[in-house]
Amino acid sequence: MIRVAVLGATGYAARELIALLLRHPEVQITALTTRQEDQPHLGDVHPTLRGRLDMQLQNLTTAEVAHSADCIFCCLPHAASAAVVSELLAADCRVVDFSADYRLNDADVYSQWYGVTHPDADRLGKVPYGLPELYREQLQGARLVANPGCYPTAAILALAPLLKSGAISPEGIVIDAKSGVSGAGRSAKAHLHFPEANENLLPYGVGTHRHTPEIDQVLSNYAGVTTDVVFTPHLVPMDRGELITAYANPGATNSGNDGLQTEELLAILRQHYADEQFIRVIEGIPGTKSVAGTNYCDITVRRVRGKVIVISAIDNLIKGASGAAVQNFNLMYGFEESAGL
Ligand SMILES: NC(=O)C1=CN([C@@H]2O[C@H](COP(=O)(O)OP(=O)(O)OC[C@H]3O[C@@H](n4cnc5c(N)ncnc54)[C@H](OP(=O)(O)O)[C@@H]3O)[C@@H](O)[C@H]2O)C=CC1
Ligand SMILES: CC(=O)N[C@@H](CCC(=O)OP(=O)(O)O)C(=O)O
Repeated sequence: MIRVAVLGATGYAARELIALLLRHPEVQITALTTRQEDQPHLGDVHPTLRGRLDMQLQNLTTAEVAHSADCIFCCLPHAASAAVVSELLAADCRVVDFSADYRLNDADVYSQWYGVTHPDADRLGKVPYGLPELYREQLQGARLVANPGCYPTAAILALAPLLKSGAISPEGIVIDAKSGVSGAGRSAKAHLHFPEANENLLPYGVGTHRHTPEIDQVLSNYAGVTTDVVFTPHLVPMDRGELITAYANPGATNSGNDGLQTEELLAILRQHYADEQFIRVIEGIPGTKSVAGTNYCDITVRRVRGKVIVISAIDNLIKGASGAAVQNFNLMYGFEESAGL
């Protein structure tokens, strides 16, 4: 049994994570943390978990967390996470970090997009990026994993195989993305209030969203090219779910009107993901309901006039966060990759 602690246990990602961990055969949850002093009961914080684990959340020091657990799932916001993670690693814990703090390789790029100086910059570039479908070997046995952002997960899984095969060009990729409101976390913000978010479809972070460099970094490194994606997220009045529609120009192996057509593009995706149990390459159109509450990513592709259109859907809280974290945890410890999922 691996003793596991969840930091930031009052949040949405933690709620989904705890639900998954409770059915993991190799996990014992030993600590749940909050900054609150009054030690709320898990069932009161997350009513969906009532009766499933009799445990209170506690305001613990990093040393207390390290003492109570072997592996820590750090569900804290970016910038708050890295300082804690570096102490946990020094105390010989393993960590799955949900935040963006270890995803980017370059401290200057981090400062530019996150507006703060990285507190553990020396570690950047040495932490495996938690997309098993692309980086499984690096994740096996890892002591720290940078769990990906939700939008990057959907975008990269859709685009990476087509980019690597040359079916799409690295130049001119446009990613239109949509997310349910839980993607923004549980803390109150004006644009997330019911009268603001309900019945509203709201683009945000246009040209400035911090997932842009994350998507570029991973796509470029994986495919051995340089991308410069245009990424526009939208807030959709749904609880959960995420869908991306990406538009790309045909690549070197796909030029002219007699270039690769839909069936051939689908075949590239099918071949790439043939052994992946959580990726479903489908002929139909992905939708958020088809993946809700699951660790699946559904993907399709079409050749439309001069463009290639790739569509993917995930549950932002599962494949976009907690499900990916459990998948990574399984690789870190050599468990069945689908355990708990
Ligand atoms: N929601 C999603 O779809 C996704 C989220 N993520 C990432 O997962 C992590 C958790 O996200 P999510 O659950 O949505 O966020 P929430 O805001 O719902 O939860 C985060 C929790 O962290 C605690 N917290 C907040 N600020 C601080 C701080 N400065 N220092 C210490 N603790 C703090 C809070 O708990 P308390 O007040 O009780 O201390 C809060 O409940 C984030 O890094 C997020 O970016 C990644 C992919 C998708
Ligand atoms: C709807 C919404 O607000 N979504 C979040 C992304 C959630 C996520 O993936 O967050 P991290 O990269 O910070 O881990 C956002 O756009 O900021």
